[in-house]
Parts: sequence; structure tokens; C-alpha cells
Amino acid sequence: MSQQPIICIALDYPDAASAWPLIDQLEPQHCALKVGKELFTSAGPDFVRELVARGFKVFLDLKFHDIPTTVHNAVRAAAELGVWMVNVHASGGRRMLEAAVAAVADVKQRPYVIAVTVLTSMTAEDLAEVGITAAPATHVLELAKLAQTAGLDGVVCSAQEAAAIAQQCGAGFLRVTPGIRPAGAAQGDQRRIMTPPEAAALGIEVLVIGRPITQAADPVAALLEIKQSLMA
Ligand SMILES: O=c1ccn([C@@H]2O[C@H](COP(=O)(O)O)[C@@H](O)[C@H]2O)c(=O)[nH]1
Repeated sequence: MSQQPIICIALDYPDAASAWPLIDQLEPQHCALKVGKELFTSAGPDFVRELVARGFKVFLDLKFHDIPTTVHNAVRAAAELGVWMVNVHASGGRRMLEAAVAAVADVKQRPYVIAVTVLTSMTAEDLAEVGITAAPATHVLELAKLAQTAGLDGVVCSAQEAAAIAQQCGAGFLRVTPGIRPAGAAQGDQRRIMTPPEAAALGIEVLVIGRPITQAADPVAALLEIKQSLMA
């Protein structure tokens, strides 16, 4: 991983035709691309293979959460697409996490396997409603510890928890942070947020940014402006 964070653009488009105009203007050395549930459901594995063939690092953000055998086989199928990173929910538990790691053990180009801790859209109140009374930061750390001891490469967390995770899990354990909002950008449904320069100052490895880029009048200019803000 480089000193500057990798900017991973969340391609949250309804279909491939809507996504290509932006992708066609991007260079693989400038950003990674995230394909999530909406676009994958619509565009499918061939779309992912095409991004990989064009040289992009692809984060397949399908957040698998199921019984261990099902997650093992799903992670294996994702790895065979040649993606750079794939994820599962840490709350699926240790056996599920270990199954996800085992799935990529003998894959030729092994992807990073990371675990979602607490969604960046969630507050303490949201957690309490699903029976988790710990503060988000506390629960994120518990799940990060579980993911690390199960052999995962890192976690999805908010930038607000990134420093504590580095302290607890050490360097080399990836922190992939959505909920990144340039100053003045619409928060939308995100709740635990941080600006790109603040997140970069924490040494976060991957910043996931969607709408502030994809819904900008000029998405490429928005990406360049964010990258420029990291140099200051
Ligand atoms: O905790 C999480 C896990 C995943 N996401 C995904 O990241 C992007 C964020 O997009 P924005 O438009 O920048 O809000 C989106 O694809 C989510 O599915 C997340 O936000 N939080």
C-alpha cells in the first residue's frame, strides 16, 4: 500500500451502461473501483471481469453474510473473477470468517478478504435497536479483533475508528473506510463520516467514495479535487 490512500470509487449505478461513461475517463493507476450490490446484480460477473481486464483494482463489495459453506463458495467465486478485494460481514462469526479466508488459500491471484464491522450509516441508536448496546467504536474494535484473529486482511470501518484499529491490530491490517465526505458535501445516509484530508492524515489505506464523485456535475474533476486536497 502506498503512503497516500487509494481512492476507491463506489460505482453505485443502476446498470453497466450508466457506469461506463465515468469508467472510460479513469486510469487504473489513479483509483480503484468498487462494485456493490446494485451494479453487480444488474451487470453481473462479466462486467467485473471487464474492469479487471482493463487493469483496475476491483473491490467486489457484496458483504457476504451466510453459513460458512455458502460464504466459502461465494468468496471463492469472487476470487476467481480476479478481483483485488472481497468482503464479508464480521458479525457472521469466527467459523464463517475462517471459511472466507480458507476459500482463497490456493487462488492464483489471492484477493484481500476483509470484514465489514459496523456499517458507516449506523449510529449508537441503530445498534441498540438490533440488540447491541456497545458504542459503535467499541463494537467495531471487537469485530476488528475477531476478524484479525480469524485471519482476515482488514476491515471496513468508519474513518472515526481507524486510529484505534491501527493501535489494536497494528500496521498491515487494512482499514477500508466509506463514509468519506469532502467538506460541504451532502452527508446522505452516512452517519460516521470524515473528510478525505482528515482520513488521509490517519494513514488510512483505502478511502471509499461514491456519491461525492459519481453524482458531481463533473465526476473526474471531483476525483481530482479530492486527490489534490490530500496533497495540501
Ligand atoms: O459500512 C459501509 C460499508 C459499505 N459502504 C458502501 O460504500 C459506498 C459509500 O458510498 P457513498 O456514496 O460515498 O456514501 C456505498 O457503495 C456503500 O454501499 C458504506 O457506505 N458503509
